[in-house]
Amino acid sequence: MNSPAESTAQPHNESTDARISVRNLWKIFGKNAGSVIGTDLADLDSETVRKRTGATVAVRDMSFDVHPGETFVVMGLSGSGKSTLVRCMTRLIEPTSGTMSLDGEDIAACSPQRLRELRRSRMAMVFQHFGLLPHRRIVDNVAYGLEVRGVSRAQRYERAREMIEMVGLAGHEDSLPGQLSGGMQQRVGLARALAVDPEVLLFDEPFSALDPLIRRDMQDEVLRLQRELHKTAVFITHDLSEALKVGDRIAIMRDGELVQTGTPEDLVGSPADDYVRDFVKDVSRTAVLTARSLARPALPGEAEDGPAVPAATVVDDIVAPLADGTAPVRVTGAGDTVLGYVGRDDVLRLIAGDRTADAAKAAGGQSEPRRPGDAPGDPVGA
Ligand SMILES: Nc1ncnc2c1ncn2[C@@H]1O[C@H](COP(=O)(O)OP(=O)(O)OP(=O)(O)O)[C@@H](O)[C@H]1O
Repeated sequence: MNSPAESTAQPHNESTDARISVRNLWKIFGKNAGSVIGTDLADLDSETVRKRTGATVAVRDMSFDVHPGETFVVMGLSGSGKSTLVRCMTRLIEPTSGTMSLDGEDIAACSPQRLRELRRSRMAMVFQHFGLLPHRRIVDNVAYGLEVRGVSRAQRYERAREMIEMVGLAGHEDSLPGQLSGGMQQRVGLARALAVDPEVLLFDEPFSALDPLIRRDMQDEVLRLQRELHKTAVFITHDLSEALKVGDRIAIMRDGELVQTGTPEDLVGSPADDYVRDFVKDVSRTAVLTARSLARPALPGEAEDGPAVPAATVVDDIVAPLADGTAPVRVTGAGDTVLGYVGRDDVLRLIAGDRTADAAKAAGGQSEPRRPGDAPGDPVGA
């Protein structure tokens, strides 16, 4: 069994600043599920376990934290266990073993009644298939979660109308779901989830069924809402560009296991293994890597008065200031402290690295072995 590479170091004890903590979570489907954990079978790959026992290991010993206000993406190919994971987190599927807690409260140990309360008020899900009530108006659909919670009619309709406006559907309150497009129905799904003001939003491939342009709009909508509302979100997708766009951190799953957890920049700049490297190979690194990752000390005799750029600026966006002069840009952090410098050569070296990899790919070979300066954090020009 591989141990997950964690670009962001995470201890496996309960983290105090985590909104969600998952520890050693397993889900094994099938009659012989109980015969795997704690035995030698647990160390075998899922296919061998299935052949020997008939049981399917869908989630294997996963541990991670999600921090307040963070959008945590879980990404992997079909069948890697993403949906099972997110359903275990709300106990729509009972995990085989492990713990998951919400603000320190152990969800695995909750009574059925407490679980219902949590699902109604603290966690809301947005699914691929919108799950709207077809004969109820949009405003009724959005108010539904509040109705179940016993909120008064006037209050729940006021809140529902606010949420409908927030997701850009004002004027459609009295429509039926079937009268709206897929993208609009998914906006209703978002409004319905937000109406109960949950601490945690769980998105299970919410935009997979939408056309690419509508999908992009919806991703923008999630980003906008996250900027305004700062919800903690777990977002499942099998689409890397979606993961890179909406995720503060991304966990990559393979065969039920966590392979790497990190920021988009961690994954693109330092993939943990060939599986992750293969996922990110077509991503333009200059669109994801930031000035921070290229920053290095000033070189002897180098001008130190170039334009300042914030550390989070992507490399694509420092090309113009570099082109305007010869001095390297100054990479600044909190309080305008200078974290380091990035010059034209550093950017060219990054672009050249991408080109070399592309050429090797086109020739059907492997890319060049990694050299210092190819990866974020490596000293450049040293
Ligand atoms: N109810 C079930 N009974 C038996 N096996 C299941 C069940 N649900 C899922 N599995 C198996 O568990 C594994 C993980 O499935 P899961 O649906 O979680 O993957 P996924 O990454 O969400 O895939 P997709 O993107 O296709 O939805 C697969 O091998 C699947 O066949």
